[in-house]
Amino acid sequence: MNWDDTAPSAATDPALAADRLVGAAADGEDTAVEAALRPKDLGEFVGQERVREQLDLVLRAARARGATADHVLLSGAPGLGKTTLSMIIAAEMGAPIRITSGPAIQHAGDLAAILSSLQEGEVLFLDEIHRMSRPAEEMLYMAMEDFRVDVVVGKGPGATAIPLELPPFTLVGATTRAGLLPPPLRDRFGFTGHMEFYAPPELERVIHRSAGLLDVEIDAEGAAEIAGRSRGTPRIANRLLRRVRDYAQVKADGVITRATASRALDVYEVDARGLDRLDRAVLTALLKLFGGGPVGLSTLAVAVGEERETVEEVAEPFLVREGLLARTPRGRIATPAAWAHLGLVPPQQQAGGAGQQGLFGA
Ligand SMILES: Nc1ncnc2c1ncn2[C@@H]1O[C@H](COP(=O)(O)OP(=O)(O)OP(=O)(O)O)[C@@H](O)[C@H]1O
Ligand SMILES: [Mg+2]
Repeated sequence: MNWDDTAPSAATDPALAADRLVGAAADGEDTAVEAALRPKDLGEFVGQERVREQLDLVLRAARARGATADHVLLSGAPGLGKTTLSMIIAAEMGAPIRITSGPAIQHAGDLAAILSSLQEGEVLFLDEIHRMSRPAEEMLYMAMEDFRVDVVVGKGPGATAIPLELPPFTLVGATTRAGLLPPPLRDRFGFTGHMEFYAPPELERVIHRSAGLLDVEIDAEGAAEIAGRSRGTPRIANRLLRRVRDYAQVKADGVITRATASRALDVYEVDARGLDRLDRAVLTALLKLFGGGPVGLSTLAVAVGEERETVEEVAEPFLVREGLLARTPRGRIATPAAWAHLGLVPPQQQAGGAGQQGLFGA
């Protein structure tokens, strides 16, 4: 494994993505309100039927045996509910939870200190588990399998390893990139849940639930409008809901209807499909300046006045996921759906060979 992979990038560094209303990473305000909006048990957790049902079985069986639950790995994109689910696991098991993250564990000793202070049955939530150091990871293997760690005392030839028994605990690991986990680590989890993006009706349920908690009045169509622009992500849905609530308070009677939601999100430049200004700038350049491509990433980035990394890691993943843009060996190309979304006509469909010129007028 190449640990340079763990260097901050546009996708993981909140500085670049922070000011985006449709960014999936948590911003300061999210962090403040998320605790209040988090579902507290599996019944309240919306969607993810498969993961929820499987996890329910794992936890019920462990409870029935009076045992500690197996280690659980949760993988999925930011904002889909990994942290929320880890807290639910602890709550369902009636166990305390300890929260830490891969980057916070620099040395194996840091991990040894945490592990040796766990209570029996405690849930250890290790966020961004793919960003742990190699020595800590190796210590974790043994802790997960044998509930034992070797604490090394001293240095050099005189160093001795003192084995330390651990109480049984449940490790819940979360990662946005399951593919980066070394197989020996992945194999030590008894259950792996892969979180999918949410369908619009599920996001509508998230929005109604949050609106209730925030004491905001919203009708079914208002919730549907916000859901459609939330990029399959509950965190974004909750954030858009708060911005629409602001708009409804100031510009309307406080009630969120489809018209209010749609006007508010137009003001915030989040379009009907959840694209924001950056996404649309990338698509517009690709279509209008380069006839839909193929065009190289660097050229595209210069055309929109952004860093290469911003285009590649912040804008493109969602455009690709939505089937609006494709990455090919020859460069980026727009799909027919991209032309349709921006209301433009692809060159080959233009009458009388209007060619590229016509595109600039569009
Ligand atoms: N299934 C769900 N039902 C209701 N709300 C949800 C659900 N999943 C997530 N949320 C809401 O979305 C917000 C973000 O969820 P959470 O912090 O668990 O995401 P995450 O996967 O841990 O993200 P990250 O990768 O950034 O750590 C929370 O405030 C939570 O209220
Ligand atoms: Mg999280």
